Amino acid sequence: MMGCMIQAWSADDVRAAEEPLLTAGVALMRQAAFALAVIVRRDLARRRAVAGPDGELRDGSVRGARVALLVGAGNNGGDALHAGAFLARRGLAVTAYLAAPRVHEGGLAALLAAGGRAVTVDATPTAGPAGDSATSVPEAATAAAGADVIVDGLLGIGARGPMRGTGATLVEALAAALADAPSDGSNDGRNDGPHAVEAPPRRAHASASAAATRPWVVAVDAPSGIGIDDGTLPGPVLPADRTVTFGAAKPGLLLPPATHVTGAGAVIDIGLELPPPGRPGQAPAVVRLQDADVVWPVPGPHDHKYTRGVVGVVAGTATYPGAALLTASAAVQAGAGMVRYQGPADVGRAVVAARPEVVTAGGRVQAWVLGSGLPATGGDDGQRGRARAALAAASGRLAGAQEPVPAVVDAGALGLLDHTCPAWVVLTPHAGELAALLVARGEAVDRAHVEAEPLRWARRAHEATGATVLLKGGASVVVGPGVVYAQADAPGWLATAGAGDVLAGLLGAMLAARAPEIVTHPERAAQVAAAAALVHGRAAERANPGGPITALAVADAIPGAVAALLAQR
Ligand SMILES: NC(=O)C1=CN([C@@H]2O[C@H](COP(=O)(O)OP(=O)(O)OC[C@H]3O[C@@H](n4cnc5c(N)ncnc54)[C@H](O)[C@@H]3O)[C@@H](O)[C@H]2O)[C@@H](O)CC1
Ligand SMILES: Nc1ncnc2c1ncn2[C@@H]1O[C@H](COP(=O)(O)OP(=O)(O)O)[C@@H](O)[C@H]1O
Ligand SMILES: [K+]
Repeated sequence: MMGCMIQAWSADDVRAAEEPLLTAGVALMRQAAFALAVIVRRDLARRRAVAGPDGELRDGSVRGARVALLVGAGNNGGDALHAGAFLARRGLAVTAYLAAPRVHEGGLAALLAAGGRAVTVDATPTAGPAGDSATSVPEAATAAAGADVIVDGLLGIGARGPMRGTGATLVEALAAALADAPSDGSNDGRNDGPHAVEAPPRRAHASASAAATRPWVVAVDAPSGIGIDDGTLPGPVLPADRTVTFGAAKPGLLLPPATHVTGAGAVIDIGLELPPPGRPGQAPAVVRLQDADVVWPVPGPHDHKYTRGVVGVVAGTATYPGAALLTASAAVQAGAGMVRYQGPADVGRAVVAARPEVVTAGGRVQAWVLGSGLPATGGDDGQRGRARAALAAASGRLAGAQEPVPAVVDAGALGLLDHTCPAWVVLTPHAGELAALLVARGEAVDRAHVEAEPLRWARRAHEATGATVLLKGGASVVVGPGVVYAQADAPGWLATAGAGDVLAGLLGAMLAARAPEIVTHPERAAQVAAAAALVHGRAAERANPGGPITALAVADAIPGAVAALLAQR
């Protein structure tokens, strides 16, 4: 099922898809630049909204608005220059800051012919290529910071390594200048992904204060300098309020940490065929699920609790009893047919007292949730032994008639993986736990390394264990056999103790509902894990929109979040 998921294709695949069109003489750059200009105008008009006679805000005039183009050596700069030419023709005051000794000739000629200006940026200003003046990096940064919109065309899919040269110093100077400028709040920092083409909310334009507010930053194809294929931030990057990307999303726009500097999105269709001709069967490099992609079995008249799925929970200890309640609650709220709790008797009693739906008797289980609230070392009230046995059963390593079933391996159970696992076992580490798991396998890596290169290390963990890996964070990365998902659905308020326990219980219920299918098609576990991250984020939003949330409130918001998803069908 394809739903409306966002598919990101590698720079190499995008180039391969462009090639036949360029050979056929299709004017891809003009198409891209025109769409870019339209979006810049629309965003600006929204930001300069005026109140009509009825008091309603209407798009404002963009005539005379100041546009600063940051132009690098390649076609990314060409896009910016051509877009600048369109904007100059519509009466905007466009200045291109040329950060390379040579820039796209056709684009520069078009801009100058349309009445735009070009200024060569250099640490030691000399006459530039075809520009009409030259300026220093600090002067260019100050001037660009005073514009209404900055169009970042320094680097696109041709970027190799950290941004270097004049572009890098210009971005550093600009980032510093912009950090001091007040924001007008029209970008709330939420990343809705590359398909979110909505304009910013209309904002009443008060010219006196407008000069003091930050310019709107639009990245061309990608914020210049991000790792296009891996989402890393290897050097200077100018965070964007919007990224207008061509042909298809790029992996770096979806993957953390770069996904956090892309702002709102817009994917412009320029007619690319993906997978590229000549590469049939090639899969997108990274996928982001949208609401409509969440597969959620809806019970019918023939269902009963065993067809809905029984979740076995081995979580919490006498020292950390809360994790048991959070995990079991999330599984109950996610519609598990039944939740069986295994653990110390007093913890079990506390769980049942708070959630009478939970049973503590042994019996059939269709997915396990193991390890939440289980310390990596120290007293465990027998929980490690229970988790180890459940993991062996889930993986199909126990002799006997037991069918293997999916399992979620969280927190303290991550240290129990002494065999390789089938991919229907899903690990749910945060960055620190992933680092510890890899260190135990001989890698020299710490939490900061994982946070800097989440895809690389999540992939390494998948390769080392065989399991599907859901690396949690402000954006979460899921790696399974041949698939990568990147979800950024949750408000920052979700970074609170116990939120991970809720995710584990929710994911356990989602796996239990489709257990035989997931064991038969283990590559689907990654999609279930990504969907769980999405539902977790939606539940967090519902728990208390715009304010602090508790983990238990997130669990309690799951039923409403699921109903809202199903209502969109
Ligand atoms: N192929 C096409 O016709 C189309 C390309 N498009 C645009 O073209 C872009 C790709 O253009 P290019 O292939 O020219 O590549 P870029 O414009 O991304 O950059 C290439 C230039 O940057 C330099 N460079 C590379 N890494 C650098 C670094 N780390 N620091 C400083 N300079 C660095 C290279 O030496 C080269 O001069 C896309 O991102 C997109 O914006 C769009 O116009 C759509 C159509
Ligand atoms: N900045 C953030 N923004 C949104 N979600 C976050 C952020 N930081 C963490 N999360 C999410 O919150 C949860 C935290 O889980 P975890 O680190 O295991 O905490 P705990 O063990 O206390 O439950 C994960 O689902 C993670 O993806
Ligand atoms: K760019």
